[in-house]
Amino acid sequence: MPQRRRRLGIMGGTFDPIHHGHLVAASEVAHHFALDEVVFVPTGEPYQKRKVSPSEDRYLMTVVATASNPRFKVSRVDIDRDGPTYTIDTLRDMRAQHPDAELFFITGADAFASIVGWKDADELWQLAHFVAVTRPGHHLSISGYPPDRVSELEIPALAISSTDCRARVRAGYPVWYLVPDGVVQYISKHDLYRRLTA
Ligand SMILES: Nc1ncnc2c1ncn2[C@@H]1O[C@H](COP(=O)(O)OP(=O)(O)OP(=O)(O)O)[C@@H](O)[C@H]1O
Ligand SMILES: O=C(O)c1ccc[n+]([C@@H]2O[C@H](COP(=O)([O-])O)[C@@H](O)[C@H]2O)c1
Repeated sequence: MPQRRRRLGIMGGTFDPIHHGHLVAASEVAHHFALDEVVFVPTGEPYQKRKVSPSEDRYLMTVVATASNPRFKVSRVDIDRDGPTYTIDTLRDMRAQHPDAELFFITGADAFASIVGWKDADELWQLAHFVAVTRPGHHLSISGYPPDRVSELEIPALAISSTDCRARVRAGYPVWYLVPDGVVQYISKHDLYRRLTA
């Protein structure tokens, strides 16, 4: 009997900080698509975003947030590559590391809406199946994309964003239960977001 190919999810993000919206998205896609593992890939230089926190802080928060789930892993491929982070490179690196796996790239509705502007957008579909998940405040449409390579998935609505988490910390409001407990403590211990402007 032919062996089932390993199914690997890839959750790319700036994770500044990682929050429960990211974790629920990964968990829901893992369940729906019977993924064996989800690899969280913090961006190195997210060239379309404003100044972000040091990549080591974002990487370590992602490790802390995912540590309790045996099917969640974290990869350094994007933060260890010099220059702007492009998903085409992420997917090529992941393909090289997992030559036999089926790859599923997970995005929220807002990220998916901007995908036509990503580097080498036309080639992305050859490297992975894309799963776009719903996100409060963002319209999701996958029409016009290759139907066998792109899926949409409705997930529980969590109106949480990293921008809002940073703003709350700066203003002295709690982020308990918006981000995992260990991430609350990491933010406090490393004094993140108190002086950022966005
Ligand atoms: N609450 C959420 N529900 C569903 N998807 C989400 C949610 N938050 C983020 N995502 C998705 O997770 C991925 C990584 O997001 P990112 O790290 O940029 O977080 P963010 O909250 O959008 O950050 P920021 O507010 O700084 O832009 C993107 O594909 C994004 O669409
Ligand atoms: O490839 C690109 O050109 C590209 C442009 C913007 C974002 N992305 C990827 O989209 C994912 C979510 O990005 P962000 O900025 O919403 O955290 C992350 O994996 C990014 O590397 C990719």
